[in-house]
Amino acid sequence: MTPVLDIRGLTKGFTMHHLGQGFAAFDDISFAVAAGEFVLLKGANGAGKSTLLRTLYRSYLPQAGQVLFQSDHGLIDLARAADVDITHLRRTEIGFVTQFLVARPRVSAEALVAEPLRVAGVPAEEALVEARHWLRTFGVKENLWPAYPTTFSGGEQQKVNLARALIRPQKLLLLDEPTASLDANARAALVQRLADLKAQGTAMIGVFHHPGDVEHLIDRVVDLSPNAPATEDRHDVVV
Ligand SMILES: Nc1ncnc2c1ncn2[C@@H]1O[C@H](COP(=O)(O)OP(=O)(O)OP(=O)(O)O)[C@@H](O)[C@H]1O
Repeated sequence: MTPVLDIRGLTKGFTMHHLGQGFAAFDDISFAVAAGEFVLLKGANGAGKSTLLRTLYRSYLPQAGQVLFQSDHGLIDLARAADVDITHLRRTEIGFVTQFLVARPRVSAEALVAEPLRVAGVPAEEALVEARHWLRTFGVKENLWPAYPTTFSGGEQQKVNLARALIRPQKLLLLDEPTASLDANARAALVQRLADLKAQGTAMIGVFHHPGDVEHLIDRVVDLSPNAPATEDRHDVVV
């Protein structure tokens, strides 16, 4: 089967200009992810997990390698694609879930959550009904739905963030510690949503501080620790 994402020889380093030196965040990473597959990234603090996710999302440009994404418009190398194509893919096919909400002034929680559906052409009222469903599912109190999330607590903001990021199924989902600081109910709702998306064919690559939360979803583990084997089958590993 053609993978959704085929990562080949990916290398990313940073230059510390004030120290006049550079270092590799990760070096020569290769692995592929198929539709409906869940890949866990592991490695010690600083191993390069977040940097790899950000490079796949093209927030960072790699120094070498390819990130071949099977988009609806054909195969595209995310490491080299034009910014305009990346912007389009982020709206339509590639999602990124972090623990941080990018709240916007004077935009309500429900409008923020409904936005990805609106952009996809769903009528306003329908998108709002769906947004409220996900806000309820992740445990955001109803009186907060029309309010501005800039003043919400950290956990409340994160729930709005999850509702927005997961309201619309994507072909590829990148997850950077999405369970951090969630209460038990929201964590359970998130894991259930991820399981449903996986069953619908979403390919996922994620970093989880407590991988036990998603243990039953993991198909493969990619270990970014120096000298680790490239990938490990799920049945071989303890996470
Ligand atoms: N923008 C940046 N500029 C310079 N160095 C950076 C930058 N971002 C990350 N690094 C460095 O790259 C290395 C990898 O960082 P990264 O955040 O990817 O690690 P991680 O595996 O996600 O760690 P953690 O488990 O602590 O979240 C670290 O040594 C970090 O200091």
